Amino acid sequence: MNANVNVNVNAKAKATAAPPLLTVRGLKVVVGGRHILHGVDLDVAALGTTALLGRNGAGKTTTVRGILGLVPRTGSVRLDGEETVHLATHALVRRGVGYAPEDRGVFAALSVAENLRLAERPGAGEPAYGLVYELFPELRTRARQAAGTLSGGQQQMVAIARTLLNGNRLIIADEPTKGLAPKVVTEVARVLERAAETVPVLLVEQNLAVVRRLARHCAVIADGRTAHRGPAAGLLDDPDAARRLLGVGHAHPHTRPHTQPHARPPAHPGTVQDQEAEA
Ligand SMILES: Nc1ncnc2c1ncn2[C@@H]1O[C@H](COP(=O)(O)OP(=O)(O)OP(=O)(O)O)[C@@H](O)[C@H]1O
Repeated sequence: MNANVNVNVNAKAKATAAPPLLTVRGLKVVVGGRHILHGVDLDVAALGTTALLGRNGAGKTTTVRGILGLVPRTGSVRLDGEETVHLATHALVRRGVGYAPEDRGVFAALSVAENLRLAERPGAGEPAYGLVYELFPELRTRARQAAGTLSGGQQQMVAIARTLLNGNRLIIADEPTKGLAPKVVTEVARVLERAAETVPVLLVEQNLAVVRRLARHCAVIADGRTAHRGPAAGLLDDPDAARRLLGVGHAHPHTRPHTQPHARPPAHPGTVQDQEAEA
C-alpha cells in the first residue's frame, strides 16, 4: 500500500469513527393536544449529509422543528455532546445550527442582498460572502433584485446561502428540491454537495436521486417514530425495505415516496419529472 492510499484509508476510518454531531433520542412532540412524534432517534454524522426520509405526513418536518425548538418537545437532543432540548431556538442558532425551512422563508419585498444581510449573526465572525458567492454566483448578479421575483430555485439558493454565511456547525435543509424543475434540482443538489464538504447537513428529502447522490446515512420516520437507521445506499438498494419504509416499488432514481393511505393529501405527488417546472 503506498503512502497516499494509507492517508485515504486513515481519513475514511477517522470519518467512520467520528462520533455523531447531533444525537436525538426519544424525541416526542405534542401539538394542539395531538401526539405527532412518539419517540424519534436520529444521529447526524459529523461529516457529509444525513438524510431524513419518510412518507408524506410521517413527521419529518416536525422532527426538524423539534430539534430546533420551534415546537415544544421532550427527549434528548445533543449537539456535539451538549444537551440542547431545554434551549430556545435562538440559543441553538447561536450555537451554529442553520435552518433552510421548507417554505424557504425569504422576505419577498427585500432584495437578495438584504435577505442575506438579515441572516448575518453578530459575533459569528466575518460573514462568509466569499463562500456564498463562489457557490451561488447568481446571487451576486441578482443582489438588488426583490427576492419575491426570483424563481423557486433561486429562492432556495438564498435560503441555503443564509445558512452558510455564519460558519454554522450544522445545516438543516427541509425539502430543498421540492417543486423544482429537474435541472434546478440538479443545481441545488450540487450546491448542497459542496456545502456538505465543509458543514454537516441534515437533509429532509423526498427525491431519492438526490438522497442517493448526497447522503451516506439515513433515518426513516414512520408514524412519528424512527423506523430505520443505516447507510442510505443500503436502503435504496433494497427494494423490499424501500417499499416497506418509503412506499416505493423500487428506489428508482427519480421516485418519491407515496402517501400513506388515509394521510393528508400529498403536498408533492408523483415524480420530479411530473412536477410543474418552476422556471
Ligand atoms: N401544527 C400542527 N397541528 C396539528 N397537526 C400537525 C401540525 N404540524 C404537523 N401536523 C401533523 O403531524 C403529522 C406530521 O407532519 P409533518 O409535517 O411533520 O410530516 P412530514 O413527514 O414532514 O410530511 P411531508 O413530507 O408531507 O412534509 C401530519 O399528520 C401533520 O398533519
